[in-house]
Amino acid sequence: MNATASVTVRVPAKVNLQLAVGPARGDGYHGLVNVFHAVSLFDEVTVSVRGDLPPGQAVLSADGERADHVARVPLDGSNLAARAAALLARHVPGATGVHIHLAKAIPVAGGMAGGSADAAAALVACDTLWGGGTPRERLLELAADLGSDVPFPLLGHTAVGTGRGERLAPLPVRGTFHWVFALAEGGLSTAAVFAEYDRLRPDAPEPRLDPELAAALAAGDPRRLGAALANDLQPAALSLRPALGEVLDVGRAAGALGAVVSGSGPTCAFLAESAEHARALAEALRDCKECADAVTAHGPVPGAVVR
Ligand SMILES: C[C@@](CO)(OP(=O)(O)O)[C@H](O)COP(=O)(O)OP(=O)(O)OC[C@H]1O[C@@H](n2ccc(N)nc2=O)[C@H](O)[C@@H]1O
Ligand SMILES: Nc1ncnc2c1ncn2[C@@H]1O[C@H](COP(=O)(O)OP(=O)(O)O)[C@@H](O)[C@H]1O
Repeated sequence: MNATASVTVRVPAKVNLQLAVGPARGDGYHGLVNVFHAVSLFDEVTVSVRGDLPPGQAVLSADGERADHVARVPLDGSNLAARAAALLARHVPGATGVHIHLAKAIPVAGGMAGGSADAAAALVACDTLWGGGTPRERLLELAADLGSDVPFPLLGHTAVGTGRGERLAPLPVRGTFHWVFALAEGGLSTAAVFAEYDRLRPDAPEPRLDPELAAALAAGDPRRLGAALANDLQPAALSLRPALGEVLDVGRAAGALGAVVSGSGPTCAFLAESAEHARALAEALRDCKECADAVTAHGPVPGAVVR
């Protein structure tokens, strides 16, 4: 076992630059082309040994600046970070019981994969704490068993996910992009948004990667990228939460290069020309009554790292 008593892992949120959703599959999932982009909004997951608990069992605590979000984090075995510890413990001989502390900055149920990020971080943190030495490829497989979005925060940067989003291939990106994220009161259920998508789009075509989006990323061109941002789940998220339309309009009117709902929402993402432009956009969005807060970030950033 690792000589240190605790391990902290920092892990990024994601925004989806393209989310193309195919028809519902027989297994309850949808085939996707999901372009993930890791941004500089980070959760920190700290694990420490609890010798009084059986291997893989966890007790949890959470804190963060936004008390309303922290209050919605489950602190029982349903937490994705606890499920990650339990799953990994079945594969690592030196596993122990753990205390998992989540320092949350990623919005909860916000379409930025905060729970998935915490699960990825818990895999890395527990493996380090327990001295498991689990190969990265194996961690990616375990991550995919936990959820479609869990493998990506292990890699970070920018990647395209196929299958149900869990099969990843890195995408080349030049430079850094500047973002603003408009946070909403309350979350949206991912399953409910996919169900609304099925209702609105019973005839969905097979998803394809947009070559213009890939070219804009490779060129590091924010104007081209802004024009290419696309999310097939956006009409479904807007149908369930019509006020998001106003938030998108405020960002566009304030000069965003692109405006899109992040994943299943309700967070909205705005692409800026520069860090300064992002700060100005955030100011404009904070004046919109439908926007609970606006935060700036940049991407791409690396995936889960031990601090
Ligand atoms: C939509 C996306 C976009 O990145 O994320 P969020 O924006 O919610 O964070 C993901 O596809 C969410 O991934 P994740 O949150 O891991 O979903 P999972 O736990 O695997 O599945 C939750 C539920 O979402 C639906 N689901 C998820 C993935 C997929 N390819 N097809 C689906 O239909 C299913 O109803 C499933 O039961
Ligand atoms: N570690 C976690 N952090 C946040 N939410 C979690 C966590 N584990 C489980 N959840 C549950 O997962 C749901 C989705 O949360 P999250 O992953 O933040 O959002 P999204 O799927 O929209 O990206 C939450 O409503 C919460 O009930």
